Amino acid sequence: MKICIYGSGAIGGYLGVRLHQAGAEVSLVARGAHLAAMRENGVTLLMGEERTVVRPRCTDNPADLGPQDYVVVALKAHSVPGVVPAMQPLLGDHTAVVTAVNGIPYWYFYGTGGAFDGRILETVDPDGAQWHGLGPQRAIGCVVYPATEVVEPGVIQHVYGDKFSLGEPDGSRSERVTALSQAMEAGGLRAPVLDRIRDEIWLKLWGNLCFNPISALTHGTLEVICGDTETRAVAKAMMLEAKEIGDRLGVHFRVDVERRINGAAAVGAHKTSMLQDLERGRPMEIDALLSVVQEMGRMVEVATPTIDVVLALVKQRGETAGCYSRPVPAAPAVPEVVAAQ
Ligand SMILES: NC(=O)C1=CN([C@@H]2O[C@H](COP(=O)(O)OP(=O)(O)OC[C@H]3O[C@@H](n4cnc5c(N)ncnc54)[C@H](OP(=O)(O)O)[C@@H]3O)[C@@H](O)[C@H]2O)C=CC1
Ligand SMILES: CC(C)(CO)C(=O)C(=O)O
Repeated sequence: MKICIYGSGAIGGYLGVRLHQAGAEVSLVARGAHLAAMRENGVTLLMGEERTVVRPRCTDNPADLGPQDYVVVALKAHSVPGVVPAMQPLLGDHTAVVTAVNGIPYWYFYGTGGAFDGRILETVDPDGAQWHGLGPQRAIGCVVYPATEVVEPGVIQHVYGDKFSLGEPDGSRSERVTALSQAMEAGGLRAPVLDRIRDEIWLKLWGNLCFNPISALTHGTLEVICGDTETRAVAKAMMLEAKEIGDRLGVHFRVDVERRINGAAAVGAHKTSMLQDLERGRPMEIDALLSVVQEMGRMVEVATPTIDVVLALVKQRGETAGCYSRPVPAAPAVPEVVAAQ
């Protein structure tokens, strides 16, 4: 089984180590000092007292690797559209693309039926670069639950969790999703195949869409945000707006909002990834976690007043810190009447 992990940082590196240990032919696409260290010293995974070093193929040139059975995209959401051209040599006739990225994926409305079937989400997939360049038919959904970190180039620290939920957009138990799940389980991960992967995407997103921007604005940990009645109320208001949108799109939320907030509180004094990105001066995943919910709200005509306010504030926070830039809208065509004047 040939698997390329595109974006082998914290999550991709962890997954790559486990799949390599399971005997898959794993290639890691990475860059910079992290790539150099992995090439020189192998990929190190620190997990409790355990230190594992493996030596999969590592490159910054996907063209060296050729067509794969699976390409696991483990980049930050905003990095994906830009690498679609470079991914082309990895894509054969039967290559599956596994989206191990937080937020709503580009393929969300593939095969959903109804009014939005085939809809491209501009906030996550501007101009449909992923829809057209990767193809929604290749997609396997993946919800990432573990927390991991690149603590130094080439070294990944596991923090908690081992579950990567998988699912075909049409809910089928295809050969490709079953085989991937088995390979991941052979590597010691939990990889359940779900028949309603979109429900699970929303459940994860439900937390990310409120805790991440609130933390970036307040610098509060999950414990602080959930424990303070006022920020907890803001989070709850955002979640209820999102739930109304999800409900209209046929999503089933298997826990209620209070239980979801209590689950996040139990994680404790943890800084969300968006706060970590802000503190480190790295691009923030705002569009795939928030702008897309606003976009979907407009599609189903659900007002999102709290999400709108928090989104406006966190975009500006990101911009002033140099960690976010608004997608540039395509230039409007010049109306003929103006052009003629
Ligand atoms: N880390 C975590 O605990 C969790 C992460 N997630 C989600 O998983 C996804 C991946 O996150 P995470 O692993 O933390 O992110 P990382 O930034 O650690 O990993 C992405 C890697 O891809 C590299 N990269 C970016 N662009 C390119 C490129 N053009 N060519 C080659 N390599 C490239 C990055 O390099 P560089 O650093 O130079 O940009 C980085 O090493 C995100 O959507 C995140 O929200 C979900 C749950 C938990
Ligand atoms: C910690 C948690 C669960 C917050 O929503 C997360 O997924 C993140 O930091 O991105």
